[in-house]
Amino acid sequence: MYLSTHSTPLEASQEVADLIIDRIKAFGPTQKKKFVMCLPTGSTPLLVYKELAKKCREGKISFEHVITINLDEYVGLHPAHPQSYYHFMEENFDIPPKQVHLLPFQPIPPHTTHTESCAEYESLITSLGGIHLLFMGIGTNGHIAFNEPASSLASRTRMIKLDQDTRRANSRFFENSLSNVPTHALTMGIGTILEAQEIVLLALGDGKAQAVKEALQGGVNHLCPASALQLHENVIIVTDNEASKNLSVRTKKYLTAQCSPIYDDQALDQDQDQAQYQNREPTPESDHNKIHPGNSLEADSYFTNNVMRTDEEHIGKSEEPRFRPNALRGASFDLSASPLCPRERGGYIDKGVNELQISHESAKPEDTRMTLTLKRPGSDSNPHTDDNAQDHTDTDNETGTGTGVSSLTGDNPLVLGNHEHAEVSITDQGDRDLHDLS
Ligand SMILES: O=P(O)(O)OC[C@H]1O[C@](O)(CO)[C@@H](O)[C@@H]1O
Repeated sequence: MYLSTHSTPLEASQEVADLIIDRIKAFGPTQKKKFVMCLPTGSTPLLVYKELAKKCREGKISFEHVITINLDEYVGLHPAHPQSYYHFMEENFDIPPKQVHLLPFQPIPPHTTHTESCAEYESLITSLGGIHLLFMGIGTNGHIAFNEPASSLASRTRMIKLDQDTRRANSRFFENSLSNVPTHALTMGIGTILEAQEIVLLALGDGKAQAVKEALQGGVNHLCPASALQLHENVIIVTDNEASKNLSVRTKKYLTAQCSPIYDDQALDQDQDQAQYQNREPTPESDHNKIHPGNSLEADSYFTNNVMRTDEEHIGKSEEPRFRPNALRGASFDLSASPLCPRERGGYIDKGVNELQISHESAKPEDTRMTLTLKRPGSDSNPHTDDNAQDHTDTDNETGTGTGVSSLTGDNPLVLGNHEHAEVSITDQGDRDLHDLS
């Protein structure tokens, strides 16, 4: 499982859209070899679908040989109903109807029961050769598709009674009237979902923060169906900051640092960025598995004159003239050689360019205090220290025995916003620079 957090819903959605495009292109679908993609409805995927439509208009992607399968459908809601998922797909995903597959709102003859329709949906997935990429959202109660809490983690496509929480949450689509929300739905099962080759889950907004926490930080538990994703080996969770705000620094650290094969290319990109900045040859491609976030991207690379630079100029040129949100995330730095901080083993950059959260492991000398200072553009002579400086300091006591992970930024990460240039320095109480190894 890999976690990717972004400052805004738009950035998060763009990452998902880029990922979908990337996977379709890498697969190279043809008339004979279709790419099978599973899609969600609801409010979460809307920006992704807009972005995909835009890229399609620009000719950057084609869905000609893509087959879509939907995760779920309300029982009894006619396709012409504006809230039926059939209608939703027609409105939001521009692809010929013959390439789109949905669960039927009522059994289609010769079937007479929903159970038969669901069995046929399972057969359809099998006959298509399985799902290559499954994109989905998460319910406020942790549901995935319409697998409500207490669904079997091995469940298959079936009819389900909707949880009151879900019906209440979705009543916003039904003129805020709970009685208008269908009571039942057909949903792909959790077992079915877990058979997809790759899964990307998008969570946006603070309404999803608790569900995201339970799914990623708690154990696998049928009361949080999304936690079943921990059992899948190829999952990316993409969130905005609001949706990931309840995750501990430790959870974020491990989930963003994990060496995931699907991110090897990104790691390679990061190395190339870094190499450009360091004016050295990139690591040979054969070694790229060794370059993964949290392991070998050392922050020294980003420090010049004791200042960590986050502007594009210093990170390296990207194809598009914009920040690369992932450029710094996952980098680790080693302070072990510092005479001022001999027991400090290292730190970790937990966020992307627009938001930095730096955590460190192990104990530090008692007189050491680490401070994050944010300098804004044009303020070099008078650096802006964050008003809540106390929130951005860490004392030795905070780590207790020194085996845990703590964050320089406390619970509130330092938000750099959209500044074009930001600098972060780490100093001790006497303003000596902890990163000065000389
Ligand atoms: O994106 P929303 O509208 O918050 O809904 C959450 C989830 O619940 C569903 O509507 C139920 O399937 C999903 O489509 C969606 O991912």
